[in-house]
Amino acid sequence: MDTFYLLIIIAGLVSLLYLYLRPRKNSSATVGIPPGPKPLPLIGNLLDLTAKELWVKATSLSQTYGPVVQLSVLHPSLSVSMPLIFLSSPEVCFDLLDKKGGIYSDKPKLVMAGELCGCDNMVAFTSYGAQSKRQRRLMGLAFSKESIGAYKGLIERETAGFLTGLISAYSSYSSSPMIVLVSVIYACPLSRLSEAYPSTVHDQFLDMAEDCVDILSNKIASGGGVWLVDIFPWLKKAPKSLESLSLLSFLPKSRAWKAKMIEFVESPFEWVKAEMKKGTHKSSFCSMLLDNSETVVSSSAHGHSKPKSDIPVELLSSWATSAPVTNKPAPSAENYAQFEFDLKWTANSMYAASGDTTIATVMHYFLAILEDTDKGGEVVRKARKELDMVTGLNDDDSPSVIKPRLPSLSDRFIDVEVSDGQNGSMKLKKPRFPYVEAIMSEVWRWGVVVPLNLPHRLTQDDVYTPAPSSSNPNPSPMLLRKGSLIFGNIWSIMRSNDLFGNDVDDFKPERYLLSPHEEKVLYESYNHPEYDAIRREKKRRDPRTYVFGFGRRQCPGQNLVESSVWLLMATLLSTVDVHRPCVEGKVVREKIDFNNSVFRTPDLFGIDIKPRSQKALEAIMLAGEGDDLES
Ligand code: HEM
Repeated sequence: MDTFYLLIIIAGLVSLLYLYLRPRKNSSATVGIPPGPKPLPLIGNLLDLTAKELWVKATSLSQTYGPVVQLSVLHPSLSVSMPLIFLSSPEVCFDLLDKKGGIYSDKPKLVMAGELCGCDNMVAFTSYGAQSKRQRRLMGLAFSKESIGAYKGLIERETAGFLTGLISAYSSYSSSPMIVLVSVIYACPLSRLSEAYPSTVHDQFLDMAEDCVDILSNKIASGGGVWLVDIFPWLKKAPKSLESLSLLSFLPKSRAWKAKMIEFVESPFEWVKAEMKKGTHKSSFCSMLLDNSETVVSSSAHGHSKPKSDIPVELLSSWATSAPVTNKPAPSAENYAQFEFDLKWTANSMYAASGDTTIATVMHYFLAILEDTDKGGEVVRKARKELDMVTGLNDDDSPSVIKPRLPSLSDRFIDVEVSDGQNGSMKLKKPRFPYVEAIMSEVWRWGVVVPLNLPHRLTQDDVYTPAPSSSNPNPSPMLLRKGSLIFGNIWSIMRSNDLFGNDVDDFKPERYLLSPHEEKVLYESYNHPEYDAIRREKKRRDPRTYVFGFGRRQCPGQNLVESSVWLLMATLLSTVDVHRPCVEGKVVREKIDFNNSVFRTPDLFGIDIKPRSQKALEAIMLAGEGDDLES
């Protein structure tokens, strides 16, 4: 072992010993810390922290210790220790992350991911404050329920393209569900629609994006994203001459990764600006906001305020300040630079945050359908019974009444008018395919894409007493320490017997189907005495209430995925059969592992996909326009 390495270890141990022997200040002597396994001297609960599927461990700890469990990185008596607090019931998640959002919405300050690798301006890493609010407002503009309709055509085109790629062997890049999202954000340098641009531009951005998402989720965030330098920040100042030591190998790595991340932020954004200058751009999240912000900025100088898109000027001007939209001054020319800065980081964050989540969701869908196929294909059969009525894609031997086509987003809901039993009424959207909706809900629940949420950081000491329960009728108050990382254990909520019954490990869409009575109450009379109770219970048992996180950091991409994932699932259910692969006549049944420590992404597995029928193949090809039927 070389001398520097040894010195660092000795210095570290001496300082730990000093800090260990020096008691930390406790702001409340009478209130205990949250329960959990006993921390060991110095290392605390490090041995309890598994890198793989920590959510399973956290769930089993909650069965022993209750819905608030604390593990400590290093012994809690050390001032450098870091408490990790796992919240495992809906009630405690809402009590803390939502109702006390003012102090539970910050993000951990990770030296490696943030300062050294240059990710500190990505939305998921930004401290809670003016910048995170501005960035989230930008996303709110683009992905509010009202704005999503604007992407309808794009989502439909790209979904058809995805299907064509999936059943053809020729195209690898067009067969990623992320393409839909990238199109929305940058208008296509990475997508099928970019065929109009030179392939070098396309290849360059695509390679860069894949490389950076891989660096972010599999390198920077591997092992939960906490590096030695996050615990001992002084390591970042080690002299360059010592970087060949393995202990300090993170330093050259971080420089290389930072350069790539910065390029990933800058170049697609600069590309959009250059296209706009030439007048050759297509509408996207970036171009739409750039276009309109200029109008807003110049309108404040020249006294006109006609926006170039349908987005109201008051909303566009709201990016500049973090107060509510009303009574807001239009952004001045001086803060235009800040606007661009926020916009390019927001665009990049959306791409970075959507990759793993969307791919994992689609993989969970395929895993569920494989299990269904093993059991005889009842789930797919029930879904097709609903969808075929609208798409005309029933099996080849039965003639269609309607011209066969893929499902579209406009098929999803029927407008109904609900009477209050007197003179009033209310317009509601009623799902046209309740079983397909139930499949989507079950994919969210069964798969649990982000099982421990993304960590929030508590910004001040907080005393909390959970509500009494049958297992703990007299809960004691507990002190949650400032600086603790708070994990909403979405996995444990999605496996709760209280919410979902005893068969929580099974994929069972039926658990969401409304009874005829509930359906009648919800869609025929909102004045019914049971209306509120039925709605509340439906929401309580809806996985969407939990899987997109909590409070002020809740996922801003939810409305977008709700549309894009629904269409993808409806289209896959309508058109393709999915089987386990067969090698030399034997069905391959793979053991599925989940090795990513942040996202519950299955390791790669094989599937055999083919069009359900000639009719389905033709509908896919027709929608994919121009794609070669032969391939
Ligand atoms: C496919 C399904 C997706 C799931 C299950 C999902 C889930 C989540 C969760 C659990 C969080 C953490 C929320 C919290 O801290 O309380 C989150 C944050 C975030 N998501 Fe998603 N997400 C998905 C897709 C997307 C998409 C498509 C986008 C962008 C277009 C997106 C953008 C973001 C961003 C920017 C954040 C950070 C928000 C912040 O820290 O303020 N997500 N997401």
